[in-house]
Amino acid sequence: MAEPLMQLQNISCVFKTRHGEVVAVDDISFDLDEGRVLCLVGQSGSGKTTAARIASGLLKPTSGTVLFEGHDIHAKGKDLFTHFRRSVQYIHQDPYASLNPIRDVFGSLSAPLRKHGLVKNRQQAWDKVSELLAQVGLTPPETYLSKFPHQLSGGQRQRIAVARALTLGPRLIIADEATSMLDVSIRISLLKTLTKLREDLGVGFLFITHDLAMAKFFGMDGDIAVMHVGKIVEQGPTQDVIRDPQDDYTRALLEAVPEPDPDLARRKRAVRLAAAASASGAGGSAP
Ligand SMILES: Nc1ncnc2c1ncn2[C@@H]1O[C@H](COP(=O)(O)OP(=O)(O)OP(=O)(O)O)[C@@H](O)[C@H]1O
Repeated sequence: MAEPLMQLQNISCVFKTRHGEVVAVDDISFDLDEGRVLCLVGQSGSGKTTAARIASGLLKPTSGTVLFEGHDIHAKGKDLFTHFRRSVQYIHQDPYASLNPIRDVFGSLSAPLRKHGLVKNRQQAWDKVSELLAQVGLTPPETYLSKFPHQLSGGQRQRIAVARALTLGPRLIIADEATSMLDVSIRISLLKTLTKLREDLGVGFLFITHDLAMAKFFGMDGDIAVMHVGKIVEQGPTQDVIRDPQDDYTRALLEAVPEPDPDLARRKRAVRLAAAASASGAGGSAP
């Protein structure tokens, strides 16, 4: 079997604060295969961002190992880390975090291409940036090339951030609540674009979200890991975890997901009420 693209092995992260130690991540492990999606789901404060930052190499864990293509990313040797940095890209919740406000779109997207010698001249940069914009659904590209971040809508800005993440041909994108600041219809449209990038480019995703509905939408054919107070309480294929959750916390998260179909919502409610009634003995046979 092929080696996983990324492996987190027994990762813990403890922050020392004025009020004592905070265990943000507590002995978590997961594998992510080439071109696959793993959704890391949990409520605010469960440790998702800390885990994502560790997976991206932005933060060193207190203990445990991060392997990329089978190599420890923190082992000595600059070449490996440079390769890792190009191969793994991070998309933040707020696109302003990755876009320079005083650079236009062409400037923001061509800078990494030039820095890494992927284009030789302005024309090549122009063509490559136009191609990237088309890939993220910003067409015609000429409309966007000379725009500055503040001249774009939130959804367009996040698409530019995705295009920027694609500049170096990554194998894995870590999307940290990348769609949660957007309105629902814009969010769905961006998720469809990300799905297409997975299909067309074979890029894998570590998709961080507090919203299980988003994980269902984006990661239905992938895996899910549910985080609660720093630990992964349940993980497996998304379909299995959603159909038959084993952990109480996962069940609670699932129940909190709104059901868009009112008929189905009514039926689910009826099943829940019946289960609660039978658990409390109401309607059942007397002991
Ligand atoms: N640099 C830090 N110093 C101290 N504590 C931190 C630091 N970063 C995170 N924490 C704490 O670690 C815990 C996990 O935080 P983290 O941001 O990873 O969770 P999260 O699931 O991503 O939540 P959110 O979605 O709200 O960002 C929280 O209790 C948080 O306050």
